[in-house]
Amino acid sequence: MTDDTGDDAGEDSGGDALTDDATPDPDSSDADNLSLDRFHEALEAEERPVATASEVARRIGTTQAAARDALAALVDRGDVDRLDVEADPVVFYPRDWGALASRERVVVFPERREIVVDRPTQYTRARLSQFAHLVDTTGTEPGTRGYLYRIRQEDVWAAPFDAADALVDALRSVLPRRFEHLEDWVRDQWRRAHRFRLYTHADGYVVLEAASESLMGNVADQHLDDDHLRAPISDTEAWVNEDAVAAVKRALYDAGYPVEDDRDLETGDPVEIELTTDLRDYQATWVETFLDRKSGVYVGPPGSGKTVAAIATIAAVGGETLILVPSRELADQWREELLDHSTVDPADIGLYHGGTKDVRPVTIATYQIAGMDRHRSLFDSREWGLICFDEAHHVSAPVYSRTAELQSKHRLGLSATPVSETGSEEEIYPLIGQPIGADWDSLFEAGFVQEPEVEIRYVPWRDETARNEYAAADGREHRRLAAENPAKVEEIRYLLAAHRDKKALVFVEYLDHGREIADALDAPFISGETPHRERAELFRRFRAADVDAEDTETDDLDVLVVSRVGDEGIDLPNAELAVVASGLGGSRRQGSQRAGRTMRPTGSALVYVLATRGSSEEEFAQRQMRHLGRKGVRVRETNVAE
Ligand SMILES: Nc1ncnc2c1ncn2[C@@H]1O[C@H](COP(=O)(O)OP(=O)(O)OP(=O)(O)O)[C@@H](O)[C@H]1O
Repeated sequence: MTDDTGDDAGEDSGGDALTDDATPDPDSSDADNLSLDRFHEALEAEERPVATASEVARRIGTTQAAARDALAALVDRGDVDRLDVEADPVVFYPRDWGALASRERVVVFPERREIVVDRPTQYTRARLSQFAHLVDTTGTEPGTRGYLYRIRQEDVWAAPFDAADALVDALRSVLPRRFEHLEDWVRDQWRRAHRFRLYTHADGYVVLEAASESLMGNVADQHLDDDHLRAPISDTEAWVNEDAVAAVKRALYDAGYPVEDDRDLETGDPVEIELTTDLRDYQATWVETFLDRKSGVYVGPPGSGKTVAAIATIAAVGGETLILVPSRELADQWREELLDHSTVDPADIGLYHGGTKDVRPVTIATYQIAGMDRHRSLFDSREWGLICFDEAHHVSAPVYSRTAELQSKHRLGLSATPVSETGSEEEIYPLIGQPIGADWDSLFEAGFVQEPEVEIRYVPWRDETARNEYAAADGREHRRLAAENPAKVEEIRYLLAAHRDKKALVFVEYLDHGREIADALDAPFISGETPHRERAELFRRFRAADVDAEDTETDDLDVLVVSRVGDEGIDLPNAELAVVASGLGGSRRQGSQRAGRTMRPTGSALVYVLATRGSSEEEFAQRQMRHLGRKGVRVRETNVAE
């Protein structure tokens, strides 16, 4: 059953009979036809919590007398109450209002392949995330929100089902009724993702198999050339050039035929590693799905447990592993996490970056060094069984091309924000693997990720001079002047004073501005220019500070001012307060990363975003925060008094 929703109503808009089987079965009594659920649907169609017998009769397509008898039966069963109102006819309402109020409603727009769900249950959200992606949410409090899901072809291609029927059954299990047209489209897309397969021939070479002769003829020959295929084996099989596997996958993916990859992948020399931390359900699902597909990208908000799930995956694949990370700090973090969450022998972990060049059974390297030709040996020096790309949205072009040659390995990506301005998800998925994720709301509700509260604070210009200087400036200067609005320093001081009990990170866009704020707050400023050793020491002192303890060590730090270097992946687990003083002009992804830095399972996560009122920062701030809002993050807005 669906109801009207504005100008473009889903099928079966309000006013018509409730469902295809509205005309009751003449053989059975009307009471059987009127279940409590259908009474709820009648109320929803009426868009009221109560209804008269005649209104219910119209909705279920029966006579008023029959409806009255059926309602009387529900009253006898104790599910429904009646209200004798003198002036009005008797009205009926569900005894359990809560059931009506919290009832999930699903509205389907088959032409747009969109599904709007009001107050979805955890089951519905988990199901939908298997074959659709969350586009937007409305409302503020969890559990009272509207969710807009859309089914793209990529979502169907990545759906973890072994047969189209299983996928369609999952679809039907969450929709109010069948939508033939939508089901046909889903079946067609599912078939497209199972028309080509790569497998390893008994003699060890790679074979591309098409589901039919015409597919091999029309599609493969049209999109593949001699560099890709060595020779035909039959009307539906061809011998693939081992070095062109990635190119074959890329070409067919772009042609709308994602390839199933059933090749025997190398697992490298065995490495004995056991996980010592119990996985959460969603993490266990991530790992199971990965092992089934042999590649994939764990997508989840910062702090949701991707790294621990990756360590579980390393242990499960059980082979030598190369881990690629965006920065040296993260390489050190990874080493700590590996030692914290598994039985790996410290001697088996090698770090490979500017500082040290150790290749061991588990090697952690930076993208930067992995992309350098002179370090090419890093990839070839071992029969890696698993390549892990942390912050996969970060993979640089040189590393991509290198990755293309590593198709014979299990490939795992980790990303909090695969949606990137550069659209690199087109690269991430064919080269590393399909997204494996849980929607952020279910993670928030499960309590594994503390939902950050984000507040945009519109800061006025300090004085007319500052305002006029901005007005007279040109484009680029605009951004810098708005970012460095002197009134922001006072605002930061105020916010830090209001949260003395929280350790705080202050993000800035410009180095000079960072130094100015750091001086004003008497706090260290960390930027790309800060030597690694000094950076690691400052982070250590920041982590060590326990603002609640009386006798904090003199050198503990509870405020750090950081430039972009603080954005990506440096794990500051106990930053409970973030003030984004500037840098709103960054990409949408940075917004999520910055807010995400405080999305730690520990402590309340508060993010203040300062935007100079009447400047381009206002619009940037609102756009970035709308993006976070769509991820289910609560966003407030406040005007700071002049
Ligand atoms: N299954 C688990 N049991 C207990 N603690 C866990 C589990 N999974 C993750 N954690 C803890 O939650 C915190 C975040 O986990 P993790 O670093 O894996 O998240 P993440 O998604 O990789 O974060 P980021 O995106 O910042 O790298 C860590 O302190 C980790 O120890």
